[in-house]
Amino acid sequence: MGLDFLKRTAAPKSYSSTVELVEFWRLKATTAHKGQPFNVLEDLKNAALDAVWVSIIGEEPGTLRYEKRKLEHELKGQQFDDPAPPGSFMKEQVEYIVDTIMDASATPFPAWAVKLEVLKPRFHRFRKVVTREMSRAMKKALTRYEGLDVDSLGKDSIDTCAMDLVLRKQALQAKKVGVEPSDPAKDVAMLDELFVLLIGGHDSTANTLAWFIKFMGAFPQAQTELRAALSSAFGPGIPTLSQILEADIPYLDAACEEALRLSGTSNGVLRSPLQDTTILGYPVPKGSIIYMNIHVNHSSVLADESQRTETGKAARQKKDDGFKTPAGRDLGTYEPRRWLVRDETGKEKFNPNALPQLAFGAGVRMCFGRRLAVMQFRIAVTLLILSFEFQEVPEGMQSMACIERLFRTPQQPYTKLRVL
Ligand code: HEM
Repeated sequence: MGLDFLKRTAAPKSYSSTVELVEFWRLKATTAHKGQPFNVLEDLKNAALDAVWVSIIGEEPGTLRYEKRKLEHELKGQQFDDPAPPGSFMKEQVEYIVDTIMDASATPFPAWAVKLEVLKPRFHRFRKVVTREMSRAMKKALTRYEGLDVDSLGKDSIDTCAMDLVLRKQALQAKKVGVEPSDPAKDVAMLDELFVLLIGGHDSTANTLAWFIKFMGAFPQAQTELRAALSSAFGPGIPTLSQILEADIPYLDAACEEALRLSGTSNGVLRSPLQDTTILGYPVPKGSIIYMNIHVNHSSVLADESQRTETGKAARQKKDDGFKTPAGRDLGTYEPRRWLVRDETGKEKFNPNALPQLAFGAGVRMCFGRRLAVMQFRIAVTLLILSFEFQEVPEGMQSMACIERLFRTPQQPYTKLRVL
């Protein structure tokens, strides 16, 4: 997904879903949870689902709006019987598949555990629901292209979401050769790809934001500095989307980078060599599964440099060893300043190479949604910090322990808000 495409399609949707989150939390912080800490994870998951679903599929699931209306009714003592929002089925299916992956990987034979699971009625129900909903959305998108000629279909400016990117090209190809476009609902690979995007882009963003909010409560000095940097760049009031995307605010870049580093939302990646190989002098047979820890929250283990390959040595020389610099100090604490340096004029600037950053993995399998995630994160951090002060929570809620699932989830995702 190119940056221009994301700015045009996904960014406005991320902005409006964060504005809805801010409005919902304003209501919570001034009524039901006034002066009281509350669990942020479910709301962040709803906001992330709203944003990613509309960015990928092009439809608004409305889960956060539904929760806000529910609370408004409760506060007025009114009965709430709105129908469940269109995206609610998705949450249930995502949770099922994430639990299945986790349960299978905790067994001694994960591949067999998965083979067994797909025979179960629950898996069939999952497939049926996902196929039905994705096909419906695809068919709806295709009807938009029906009356368009080849010229119009060739313009990517008509794409409104990631799914359009693919479907429009299929419709264009079919129009060029004068046949009906193939039924996308029968394309199992594409349905699966879309579903993977929804899983990958939902819990990951929500958990990273939950960690960020915890860091804000635990490291108030960084929170104050971040708000000061944002206020001085944007002035009073809430900035527009284009202001957020265009502004050059080194401390904001650093604050986002630091949250991605310390949260370690995805704390490992897997690789399997296609042939026998050697890594740092250790033989690794073809087909072995290698788990790499990508959570940079402590100094790296020293390796025997003489064992590096020539390409490994060359790659290493391109970057400073940040662990030996001030950037590498106290890696268990949230300190955005480790990502800042001064240029020759004394101006502060963001240094993305201060430390290795592997939050999105690396290489050809690097996170497909990285650009979207970074953009969403920047929007959310800006709007949240300018709207609320995240106060320290009581002692029993401060733990930085996590639950290891597909993503690292904070065990105590609590905050106490003061509306600004
Ligand atoms: C803060 C948010 C996110 C984090 C920390 C994150 C992290 C990761 C990591 C570590 C990987 C594995 C990379 C590797 O093996 O080298 C990955 C893969 C992936 N991510 Fe993300 N991700 C995030 C958001 C997203 C979003 C928003 C989307 C989609 C909209 C997404 C879609 C994917 C997909 C499809 C893959 C599999 C790529 C492949 O195997 O080729 N992610 N992500």
